[in-house]
Order: sequence, then C-alpha cells, then structure tokens
Amino acid sequence: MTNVLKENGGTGTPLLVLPTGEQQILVACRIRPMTEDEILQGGTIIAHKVAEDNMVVLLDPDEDHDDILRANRSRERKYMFDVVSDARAGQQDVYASTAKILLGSVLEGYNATVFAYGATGAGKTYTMLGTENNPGIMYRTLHDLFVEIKKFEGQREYQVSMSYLEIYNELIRDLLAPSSSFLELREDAKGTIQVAGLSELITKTPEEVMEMLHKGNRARTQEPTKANKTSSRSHAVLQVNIKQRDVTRSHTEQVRFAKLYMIDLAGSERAAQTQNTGRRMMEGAHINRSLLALGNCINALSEKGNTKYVNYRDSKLTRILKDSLGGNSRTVMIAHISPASVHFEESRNTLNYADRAKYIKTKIRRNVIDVSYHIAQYQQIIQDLRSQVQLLRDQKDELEIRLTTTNEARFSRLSDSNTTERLRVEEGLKLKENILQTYRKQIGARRALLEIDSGLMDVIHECTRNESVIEHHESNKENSKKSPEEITVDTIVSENTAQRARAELRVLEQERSKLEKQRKIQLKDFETSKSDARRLLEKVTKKMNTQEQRELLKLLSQNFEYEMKTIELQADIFARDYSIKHKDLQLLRMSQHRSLCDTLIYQQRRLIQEHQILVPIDLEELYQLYSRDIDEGQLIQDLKNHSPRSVTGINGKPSALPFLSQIAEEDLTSASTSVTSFHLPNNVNRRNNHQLSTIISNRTLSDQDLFTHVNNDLGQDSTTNKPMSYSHFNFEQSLKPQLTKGNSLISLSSESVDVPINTNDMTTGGGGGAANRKVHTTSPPNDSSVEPSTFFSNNNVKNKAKLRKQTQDIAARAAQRRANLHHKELMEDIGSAFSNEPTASKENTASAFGLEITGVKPKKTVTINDPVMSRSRPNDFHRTNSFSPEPIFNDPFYSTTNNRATKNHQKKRSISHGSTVNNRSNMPIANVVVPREHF
Ligand SMILES: Nc1ncnc2c1ncn2[C@@H]1O[C@H](COP(=O)(O)OP(=O)(O)OP(=O)(O)O)[C@@H](O)[C@H]1O
Repeated sequence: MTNVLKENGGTGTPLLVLPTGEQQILVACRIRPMTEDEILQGGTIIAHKVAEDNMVVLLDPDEDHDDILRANRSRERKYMFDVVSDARAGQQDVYASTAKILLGSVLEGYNATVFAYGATGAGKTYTMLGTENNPGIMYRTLHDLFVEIKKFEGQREYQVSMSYLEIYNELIRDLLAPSSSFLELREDAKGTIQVAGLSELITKTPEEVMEMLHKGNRARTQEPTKANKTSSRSHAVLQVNIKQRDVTRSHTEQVRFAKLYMIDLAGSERAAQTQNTGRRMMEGAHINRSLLALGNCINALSEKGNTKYVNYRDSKLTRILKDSLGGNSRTVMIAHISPASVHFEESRNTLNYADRAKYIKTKIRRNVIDVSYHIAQYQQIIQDLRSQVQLLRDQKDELEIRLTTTNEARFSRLSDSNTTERLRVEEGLKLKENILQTYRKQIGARRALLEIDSGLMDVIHECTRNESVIEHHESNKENSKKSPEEITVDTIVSENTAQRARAELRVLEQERSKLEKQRKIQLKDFETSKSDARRLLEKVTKKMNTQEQRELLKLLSQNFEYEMKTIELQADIFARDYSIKHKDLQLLRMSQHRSLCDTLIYQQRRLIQEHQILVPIDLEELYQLYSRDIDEGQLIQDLKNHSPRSVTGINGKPSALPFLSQIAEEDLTSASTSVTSFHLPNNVNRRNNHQLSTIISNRTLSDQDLFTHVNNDLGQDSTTNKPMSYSHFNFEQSLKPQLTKGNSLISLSSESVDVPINTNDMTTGGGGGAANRKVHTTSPPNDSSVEPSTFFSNNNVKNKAKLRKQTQDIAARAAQRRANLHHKELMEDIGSAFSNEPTASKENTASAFGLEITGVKPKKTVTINDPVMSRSRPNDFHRTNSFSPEPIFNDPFYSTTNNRATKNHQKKRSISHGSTVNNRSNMPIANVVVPREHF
C-alpha cells in the first residue's frame, strides 16, 4: 500500500499550517467519471469543470436549445468552489488539494474534519476509502500523518489513536467492535460531544490503520440499491486523535491534542430513483432525515452574520458534526456529483448545498495545554536532564574511542603519498577539539552569568527590603511626632534599625553596581562564545564527511544542549524564587501602607468625635463599611491567603521560604501594625502600657481573630516561660516571637484580646433562653474545673482542642443569633410596609421583591466585652455627637451590625451596662466599651 502511494506522488509537498481564527469551510467538488450503468442508460455528461477555473457548470439535460421562447431562461448553473476536480483527477490529486492541506495544522494541535457529501452513487466512499490499489483520503491522510510523525522522532512523542463508527438508522455502532451494543452520544460540561463507550485503538503504522479501516468497513452496513451496487447505508465517521509532547522534559511543557474526523456520509436518495421498498426505504428515510438536518444546519450557519439558531440536535450526525461545522475545526467538505444527465436533480441539489456551505465559518483555536511544573518538580527534571547528559557523555566517549581507533588505523594505512587525506583527518580532529572547547566556554560563560544574576537578585531584594524598613520608619516618625519626653526605648530601637538599614543599603548599592558591570561583561562573553560556537559548527559540519564523524558531532551538540537546558532551568528556579521573595516584600509594604491608612482614619475619627463634628451620612457609612472589613477579618484573611507563607510545598506542607525567616523582627512588627494602629494610634499606645492593654482589651474580636488565636498555638508566654494567662495575652509579649518564627501573618491582625468564654453559655449549647445567649461575657469563666492557665499550655492538646471547640460554639451561636436578628428586622421592615398582611404573605412579598428572607447571611463577628471594664465602670459612658449616641462604644468602627440595621435603629438604642440593646430583639448587639479618659 505504501508503494501505491509512492507511485501516486507520495507525500512530496510540504505541509501547511493554516492561521488561527475564524475561517471559512473549504468546499471542494469532485465530478466522478461516468459509470457503465449511466452510459447504458443513455446518460450524457452535463457537469463540467471549466478549464483552470474552480468552476462547475451544470447543464440542464431537459433544456431545448431550439425553444426560442425559453432561450433567455437557461437552466444552466455555474458554481464556484475552492477546488474542483473532474474525472481526470486521481485519488492523490483530490487528497493533495483537500485533506492534505489540513495535516500540518493537525500536527500543530488543530482539529480538522473532512467530509464527503453527495447523492447516492456519486463517489463519496470511493473518495474517502478508495480501493485496495487506489486508496482514498482516509488512508492517505493517515499514511502521511505517520510519515510526518517519523520526521520528529527523538524530538516529539506522539500518540495516535483511532475510532470508527457508523450512524445507521439513527443508531450508533462501533465499527471496530461491531458486536457491541449501540452507543449513545453524551455532551460534556464544555459542550463537546462524546460517544460513550466507543473503542479507541492506538495505532503505530499506516498498515495497522488500513487493517482497522478494512475491518471497520467490513462491518459497515452496505447494500446494493438500484442506484449503487455498493451503497453505504450509513454515515461512517473515522476519528483520529493525535496527542503530542516534546520528548525533552522542560519546566514548561506543551501538550497538544488534535482530533481529525474523516466522514463518509450516506448518500441522499430519491425513492423514485433508488426504487427502494421496505427496509431500504426506511434506511433511505433516515439517511435523508439526517442529511436534511445537516442541510438545515448548513443553511443556518451560512446565514450572513450567523445570527440564526443552529439546531444540531435534530440528528446524531449533526450533533457529531457540531464542532466541525460551527466550532473549533478546520473543515473541508467534498461535494460529489455524477456527471450524468440522469442525475441532474441530485447533482443540482448537492451543488446548491455545497454552494451554501462556502459561507460557513468555524472558529479555530489550537488545543494546547501548557503544563507548568511546580518548583518541586524542577529538581526531578534537572535530575532527568543530568542523567541524559551523562548518557550522552558516555556515548560520546565511546564514539571518540571508536573514532580514534579508526583514525589510527587509517593513519597507519595512509601512505606518505596520501598526505592530503592525512591532513584532512588531522584537521577534522582539530576542529572537533575546537568545537568542544567553544562549547565548554559557552557553558562556562552561561554558568558565570547565572551566578551573577543570582547574586544580583539577592542584592536587589536586600535593597528593597532595606528601603522598605527605612520607608516605614520614616512614615511612622512622620505619623507620630513625639515630644522629647515621649521618646521611648521603642523609638530608639526603631531609629537604630533604620540607621542600620541605611548603612546596609549603601553597601548593597555599591555591590549592585559592581555586579551590574560584571554582568554586562559576562553577557558579552556569553554572546561571543555563542557566535563562535555557531560559526565553528557550520565549519565542522562541512568538513565532517563520514557517518561516524557526523554522529559524534550530533552527540556533542546534543550533550551541549542538555547542559545548557539544565542551566536555563536553574536560572528559571532562581527567577521564580526571586519573584516570590519580591511579592513577599510587596505584601509587607502594602501592609505597612495599610497600617498608615488605618492610623490616619482612626485619628480623623477621633477628631470628629472629640470636636463633635457632624459628618455627612455617606462618610459615616463608609466608616461603617471600613469597620466591618476590619472586624470581619476579611482583609486579614486575604492577606493571609496571599501571603507567601500560605504557599504550600511538597505534600501540602508549607514550603520553606528562607526569605521570610530573614525578615527582621522590626519589619514584622511594622507589618503587624496594619490593624493594630487603627486601634492603637501611636500617640495613644505610647502613653503607658497599662492604658495600652486596657484599650486593646476592649476592641471587638471577630470570629476570625478568635479562631486565629486559638489555632495559632500560642503556647507559653515567652517572656515568663509560663503558660499564657487566660484573660489576657499581650501581642508584644506573646505574638511577636511566634510571628518571627514564621507563623502566619494572620496573627498580626490582633493584639491583646480577651477571649470571651462564658462556660455557662457553652455548656448550655445555645439551647437556653435570652440570658444564656448573651454575647458578652461579664465575668471570668466560672467553670472552676478548667484551670485558665492550662488553656494555652503548649502541651495540653486536649484543652486546646476543647477551647477551639468552645470558641467555635460561641461563634456559631453568635452567627445564628445575628441571622435571627436580621431575619426579624427584615420581617419588621417589610411589616411596616405591608402591615396588614399576614407573615407568610410578607415572606411571599419579600421574595417577589427579590428578597430572600431565609437566606440572610449571618455576620461573622463576635463582640467581646472586657469583663473587668464592664463591671468596674458601668456608668462611664458619654455621648460624643449625634451620629454616635454612645461613645466609641457605639462607634461604627467597632459596631458590627449591618448598615441598614445600624441606620434604622441607632436612635432606638439604649445603654445598659456595657451592652447596647436592640429595641426590637432585646438582644445585646455589638459594642465596645472605652472609658472616656483614654482619649
Ligand atoms: N472517481 C472515481 N473514479 C472511478 N470510479 C468511481 C469514482 N467515484 C466513484 N466511482 C465508482 O462509482 C461507484 C459508486 O461510488 P461510491 O460507492 O463511492 O458512491 P457513494 O457516493 O459512496 O454511494 P452511497 O452513498 O450509495 O454509498 C463505485 O462503483 C465506484 O467505484
């Protein structure tokens, strides 16, 4: 069979790769020769290819040229197509002008379809399948596909598999497993049609393909009809899947997939012409129905602008052809007609359809998946490359030994008279040595460049880090201008750090410019060695004329390429590492900036309150929004999620990022102030430590904070080496050392907090009345069996788990309460608008207004009250302004009710021993107690 192809012109012409994007279907027309039957029937040739033009002229056999009346109403039809072939065109010609055009694209990862269309007996099967001695498109395409694949041997890995099915009477049969039951079509999530259970066989040679095709065709439903002795009564679909990837593993790898459909449709038929009855007629009806569906799709798709709905669902054929007609596929339609006058109507219909199909456009894109390897996998790839390098080295050494022996033998054989040959061999060896040296030089230059780059990256990173430290110090200084008596140890430490950073920066800048100069020189060296190697290679290639020499050269080059690839991979790892570090710093800087903004907002807010300035309602709402973000911990959560610390390494464990451990403690502290400065402006928190902790103790603690603190394994107080006190732990003393050891940034969000554990509340499991459901804890835990000090003990895992569980319970109950409250409020709001309606009807009305009452999302904040403060200063509240009827206590910064609720109910709140009671629900809502004198 392969010989047949060679005789027919083989695979000569190079393959095209067509561009991506919207493309029209390529429509070809094949006019077959007259058959004996047609000649016997007295048929005349009415279909002609016009010279070189891609035009078909179809003459009307009934036209009477002597009819003067109809002289101007000729039924002669002219059609233009992309390709037209007539009786003179051989199988190879038809293949070369149609399917072969697609092959290059298929190998590049584009889907393609070739389908043969036409009336029964028009020559579709001949074109697609052909005969044993003159195979058709299916075989030729696959043959060339394998030839092309062979060309890439050693560079790309291919897997070719095929499946072959027929649609007979709207039933799908697997032609490669004909005894299996009928198959069903399925549509996957992406809308791609799949045939469930279809066998897919991997093929390695064209011979295997041909064997499978024959096997499939033998199983195909074929019956003689009046119109065609070997009429195919089904649509046959050959699907070839091509998957390819590069042999050489790299850090990024492209895997390409392509689907190639080759379809031999059953022929449309007219009952009168085929004279079919019974089963044949039924078959014909099915064939026609599916072809009609195809025709409808073609009509809809060829509409200008293609706005019409395309109904692919009418037949299995159109469902399978969905992508080929309107989706991601380069498609070629080969319309077949008989030239005989007896088939004028069929030919005309076919040509009309083909003419419409010219306007169909498909959207082509390449099916490529970029497989990007995780850094952890790089090591493996490098290892693989190293072993490949070693293997090649061994091969090279072996070849060198063989070559030397051969050369020595040749030298001894060479007589003095044959000096020219001797010189030639000597020169060859010299060239080889030269090329080796150049390669070594190039590798050396690349390695040196990599080292400089890596050093430079480190220096740049260190510069940025120091700049960040200085910047933060400056902004802090600016932010909290202190009187001389306010200068504390912290201030001095910070100043020293900044000075150190400045000194470091100066040295680093010098180092950086030195490295940059070195890099320039090295880069030049590398470029020179590259061009030297290229020149030499060209020279040596010309000189080496024995097979052995060429093989050696090839091995040398491959060896060199692998070495270079290994270095490039290392460079890539460095670059990625640096990029992670850089992002880390960016995060830190953003965090610092946020800290500054928080402080600003806080101070502004304080000014407003102290001077009782009226603020516009929208500003007030913005404050509330801001406060909610802070309290819900959403921003902190985001920070945590994007923190490089959240990058997981092998086995899901956090990856070791040494950079983080290098961050100076002061940097972390500054990052940590992102939230704390909002609660603790510098001029407040420097006054005295007592005040500091008191203020902190009264902040709102969100669920997020709560979980974070519990989960963060706070352990022992590092200064006293004692377990953490239950009622209070201080950020400065407790969290910072943990953080600097590499704990999550989330911990930075909180300082000193009170953990609100009311064991009564917990043990009742939320099942009690309003008293048990109180959010605030006004007394220390009264469960004496639980030693507070053991709660945070590092070793007491049980207690920690218990505490975690209790905390979660509190949060869950608080969330539930809020949900109830929201629900209630919503119902009351709706109630005021529709006060006469019963509750059920209100819910209906709400849903009619797009309000889903039951779906009210519970808020996530738990409000904590300082037990000590609440008891000792019950009446120490004051009003600041009309927007804040209570002091900070009701400050929207700390308040967690939603905007609407806050707005609606602010005026109705009353103060009751440190908790604000919502008039409607009688439930305490979020609040924080802050004694006046602290401001
Ligand atoms: N280009 C051609 N050269 C020579 N013979 C041809 C050519 N095209 C078709 N024939 C012959 O015409 C006859 C009908 O062709 P074929 O079976 O391929 O038609 P078909 O369109 O597939 O019909 P059906 O739809 O009924 O299956 C066959 O005997 C075939 O060998």
